[in-house]
Amino acid sequence: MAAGTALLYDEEMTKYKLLWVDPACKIEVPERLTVSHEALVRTGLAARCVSIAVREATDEEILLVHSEEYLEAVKKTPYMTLEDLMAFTQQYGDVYFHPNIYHCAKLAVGATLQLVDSVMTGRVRNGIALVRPPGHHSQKSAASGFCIFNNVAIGARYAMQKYGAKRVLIVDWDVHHGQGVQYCFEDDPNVLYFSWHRYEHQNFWPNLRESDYDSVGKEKGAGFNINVPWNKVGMENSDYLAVFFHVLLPVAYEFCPDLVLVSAGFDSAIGDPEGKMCATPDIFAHLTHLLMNLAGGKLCAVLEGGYNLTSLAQSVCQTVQTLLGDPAPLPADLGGPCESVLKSIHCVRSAHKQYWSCLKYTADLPASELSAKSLKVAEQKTGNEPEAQEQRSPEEIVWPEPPKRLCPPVRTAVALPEGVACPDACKRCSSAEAPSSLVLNRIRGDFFKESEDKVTLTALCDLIALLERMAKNEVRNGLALVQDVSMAMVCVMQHAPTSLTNRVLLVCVGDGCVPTRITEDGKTLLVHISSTEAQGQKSKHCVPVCLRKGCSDVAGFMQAVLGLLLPLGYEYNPGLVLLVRMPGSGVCESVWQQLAGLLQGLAQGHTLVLMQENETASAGPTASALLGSPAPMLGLLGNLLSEDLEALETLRNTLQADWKLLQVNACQQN
Ligand SMILES: O=C(NO)c1ccc(Cn2ccc3ccc(C(=O)NO)cc32)cc1
Ligand SMILES: [Zn+2]
Repeated sequence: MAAGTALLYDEEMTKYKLLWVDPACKIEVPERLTVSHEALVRTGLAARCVSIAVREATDEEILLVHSEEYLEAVKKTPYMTLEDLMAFTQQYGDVYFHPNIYHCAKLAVGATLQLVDSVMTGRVRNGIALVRPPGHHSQKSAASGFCIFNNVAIGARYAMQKYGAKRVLIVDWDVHHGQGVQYCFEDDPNVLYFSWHRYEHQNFWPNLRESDYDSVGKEKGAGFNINVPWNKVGMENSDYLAVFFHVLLPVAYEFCPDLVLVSAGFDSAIGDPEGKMCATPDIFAHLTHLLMNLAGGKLCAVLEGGYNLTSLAQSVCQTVQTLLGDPAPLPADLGGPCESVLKSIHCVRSAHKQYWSCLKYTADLPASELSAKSLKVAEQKTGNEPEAQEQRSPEEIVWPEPPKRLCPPVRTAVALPEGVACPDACKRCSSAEAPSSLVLNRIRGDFFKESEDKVTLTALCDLIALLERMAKNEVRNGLALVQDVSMAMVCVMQHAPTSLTNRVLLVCVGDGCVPTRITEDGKTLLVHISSTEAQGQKSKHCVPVCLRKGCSDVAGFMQAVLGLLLPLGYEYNPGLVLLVRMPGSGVCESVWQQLAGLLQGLAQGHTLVLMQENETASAGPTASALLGSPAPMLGLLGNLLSEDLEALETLRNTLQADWKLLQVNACQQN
């Protein structure tokens, strides 16, 4: 299994800059690269990465995307005078040239391809290339938006040609639309291009009609181009997560890519003069984490934009720290997506419902949206724009430093019955000292008849010991194989408040009765995925998810996880995630590993898994997920059962009053 995170950087790419006056261009400065790299060095993150050398791209590689005429023209720029360079620039606009920019552009492509090589060959698991000039705006025969060669588009073609990658997902979280990437792959069903971008009803650069949500791709590529327009500025963490949960992730899992390329622009972070958004740098830790179980973990991030040197450096560090496997920060106080984003989400899901089975049951657009489309009615400012943002200059905007993300010394501790081997790299946890009489009485009080069952008692004490070590952050996560999962579950629920947290996300997978009394105190959010209709009353903190074909239905299970469980979990923001595999759940191993992987984005990675002791076959795969190994690819998901999809949609509608991150549609226009 590949491990390690590649870091590609070469100081040579800082050696070009704007040589004349052009207010729109002056933000793209060499310091963007130096502050990013220096932050990685200062925080010690660079030393934890595998440094891969940068190289120049060859002509052949550049010609995977660009025309010979364009390449030949750019080749002449090193020899141009300042006047020639300015004239040459004029023919493209929104970009600037420099005698050394051709060299740097070849290095940016070369760095991208070196990154693709190191990931595709398994030399590393994932990685990031800190490059300039960026690439996602450049086209076959044109430079645009500071971009000369399209680094990520060439990387995608290169991966398919050299490594036979069948399906490549490109996630463009830069705040600008990568029109160059869209044009390159719009008729190609093997490359799924996803971009969100500041749009403001075509009033923001590059002011293209084809950047809107109804550009879904052409001919065979229809459905494989996803545009999410931000029609307002000031978007926050909740808006970004809502788009991941309700647009990108369901489709990305259905697409099942062999490789994920990220056009990692950080001008979508707070403080950026271009984006004017409010999402904080730690959100990139979560966006990265949510993509890391796709493609068996093969993820290549390539720098695009990002012009606030403070938020850029912080966002780069948040991204790299997650690529390295460190626990994600708590997704602090998420609200719900704003009305404008809900409209965009609804429009995108509606535009793509015919192409993706996970979107089949998207409610139709309200008539008002359709008419507005034709009338191009710009949304009236509702007056609830964050005043602070608008008034202050980008440099004046402040935000809290991202929280430290400490790595507990032990990643995965296990509590096992006698005789069960401890999975590799895990640490066996048993209650060394005899449990305190208080604890014993507590446990006896709840479970024991008079007869003292030594084995069960010991097992529960081991479990409590594990919890307490998680509470001290000595251990990140844990796995316990127990005789009776229900008893163990109640034991943990009882003990968690005292030791770890008073907010537990309890995820039960498989049929079986869950003692609902534990969800009455509001300190627990229960999500129970099973094949049986909910008997108990569903409530804000007790969410039964019924899959008619049961937990063995990979497609249905994943959609329930992505579109319901994760949004709930992120909004609830627990201090512990308790993942329980009920006996006979029927859940398939790789889906179980996906779930165990994705849930680690919550509670700073404090995930405790409970399984029946006879499921020793699953102990290894579960442990590997808890140790941070990417879950195996699920393969092409089968079709979703329409009744399950409808039930999921209905459940979201019912719960969205309490859980804002479940909203997928703008409130119906009257
Ligand atoms: O970071 C980015 N992409 O990821 C990105 C891309 C493009 C721009 C805008 N831009 C860059 C040079 C330039 C010149 C003129 C205009 C103009 O507005 N002309 O009308 C705009 C311009 C900013 C950032
Ligand atoms: Zn950008």
